[in-house]
Amino acid sequence: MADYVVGLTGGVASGKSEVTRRFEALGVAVADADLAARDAVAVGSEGLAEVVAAFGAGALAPDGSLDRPAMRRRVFADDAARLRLEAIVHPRVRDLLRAQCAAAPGPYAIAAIPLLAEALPVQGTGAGGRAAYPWLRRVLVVDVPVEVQRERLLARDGIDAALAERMIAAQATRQERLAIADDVIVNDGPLEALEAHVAALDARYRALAGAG
Ligand SMILES: Nc1ncnc2c1ncn2[C@@H]1O[C@H](COP(=O)(O)OP(=O)(O)OP(=O)(O)O)[C@@H](O)[C@H]1O
Repeated sequence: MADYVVGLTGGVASGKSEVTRRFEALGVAVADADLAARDAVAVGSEGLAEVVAAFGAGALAPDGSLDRPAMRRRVFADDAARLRLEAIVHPRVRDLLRAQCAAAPGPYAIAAIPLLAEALPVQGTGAGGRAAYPWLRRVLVVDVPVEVQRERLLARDGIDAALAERMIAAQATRQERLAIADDVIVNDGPLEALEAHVAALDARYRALAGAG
């Protein structure tokens, strides 16, 4: 049971997947917020029932699953609707991540949370961002200069420069992310450099988890 959990975050195309793959190769369990966000509103879930209660049956595709394109259009230009949807999904994502990490074998686990620096205020507490995850013992940020992010995004996704720019601008800034970091992987070098960096962090996390 891993109750020592490291939160991992980083901007779009910063290299989070490359980093988590290398932790997994060392036997570390990684819980993924993007996958948890799907599970949170899976067919038959309480989360999906709440979305339907809030947004009506128009939130569903003909097969009964969440109609993601329709919901995206719905919340795109409507902040109140977006906040309503996030207030349903985000707490469930946090609970799922916590449960998956707690159930993971090994001395520690990683929760990969792309929007950790952007997370919503927690209703009624005034807490948001990193504070929405008080059970994270450390935060690891994958950090790259914006130019590198842009290049990798264009190369990987074949999108145009304007869209890449909008995706980067929609996220927290590099400084906002670094402000919540306990540990940083600067991923502007070759991929081979990642392995040693991840191995060193893994040794540190095992030691910290072992020390309680
Ligand atoms: N150090 C590196 N050198 C060269 N290419 C890299 C490096 N790190 C990551 N990449 C490449 O950049 C792209 C983005 O990396 P990756 O998919 O790991 O980012 P991510 O942060 O998980 O992305 P997203 O935010 O979209 O989930 C991938 O094609 C990956 O192989």
